[in-house]
Amino acid sequence: MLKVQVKNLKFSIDKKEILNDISFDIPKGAFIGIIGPNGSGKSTLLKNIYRLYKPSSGNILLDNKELSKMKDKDCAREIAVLAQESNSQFDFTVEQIVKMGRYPYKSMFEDYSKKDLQMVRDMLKKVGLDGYSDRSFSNLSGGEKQRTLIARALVQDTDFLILDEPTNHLDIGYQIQLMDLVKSLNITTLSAIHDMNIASMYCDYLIVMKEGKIINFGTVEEVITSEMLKSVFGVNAYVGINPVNKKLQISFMHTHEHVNGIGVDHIHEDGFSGVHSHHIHA
Ligand SMILES: Nc1ncnc2c1ncn2[C@@H]1O[C@H](COP(=O)(O)OP(=O)(O)OP(=O)(O)O)[C@@H](O)[C@H]1O
Repeated sequence: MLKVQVKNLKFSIDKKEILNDISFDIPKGAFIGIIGPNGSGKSTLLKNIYRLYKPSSGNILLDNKELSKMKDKDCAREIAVLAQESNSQFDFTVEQIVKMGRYPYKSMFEDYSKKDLQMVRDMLKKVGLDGYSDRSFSNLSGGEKQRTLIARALVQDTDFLILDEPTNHLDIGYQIQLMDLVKSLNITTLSAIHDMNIASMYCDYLIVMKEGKIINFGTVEEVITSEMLKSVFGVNAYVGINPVNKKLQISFMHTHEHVNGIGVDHIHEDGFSGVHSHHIHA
């Protein structure tokens, strides 16, 4: 069953085309990652799906319903978002921010219930922010802010989650914790991801974007290859299999990687032949 269908989506700003004829489907419950270079259109695609931007043409369907026709509050019960940047002008406490995730379930003037507050507390504990309820959001570290915002998205209790580089600012421990937490929910998730190893660990399918277009869509194994990393990102990478979890494991190499050792007479994997020297560290 399909949760989301994006059909021939185009999006332009000031006559500049940013998304060019994007089409893909997301099966219910799938975790889909979007990878691609800076400026390739990942955030813009997500913003069109979570309705911050209005598509120039095309359709987006959620559970076979036209997304553009849904009421804001109905939409907020269906889609939770962790956006990339959040310039909050006002200062709120951590608890106030996370409570906002329960707003779509409140009628006008209705206060937060005991259940809402318990959900907020439980989620703060899950993201490692126990005891932070009364802290001011503006003084938090980058990682603490990110965890507050993911807690807000998760108490929204939706069937579809959109994440824009969710592991931004997080140390490796919290990156894994956050991704494990999201994965454990088993809800349909669409996430822009820069880290190839995180993408490999958590995604069922990957979308590769370049210059506003989808250039590949497939399983992690189909998509992440050293050829793709070279042609899309311009980097040399070794792609192997982690012997423990059998997931793809990616490690990057110096741009001018040696093929036959270093010395006067060496060549480079990418054909680089400029004058240069190497320092050998013992
Ligand atoms: N509001 C805007 N006005 C003008 N150009 C924009 C606007 N928003 C995005 N763009 C341009 O659209 C292109 C795609 O941007 P987008 O933020 O979607 O890329 P991205 O793939 O998410 O990049 P990154 O990896 O750097 O986050 C970029 O060239 C960007 O400069």
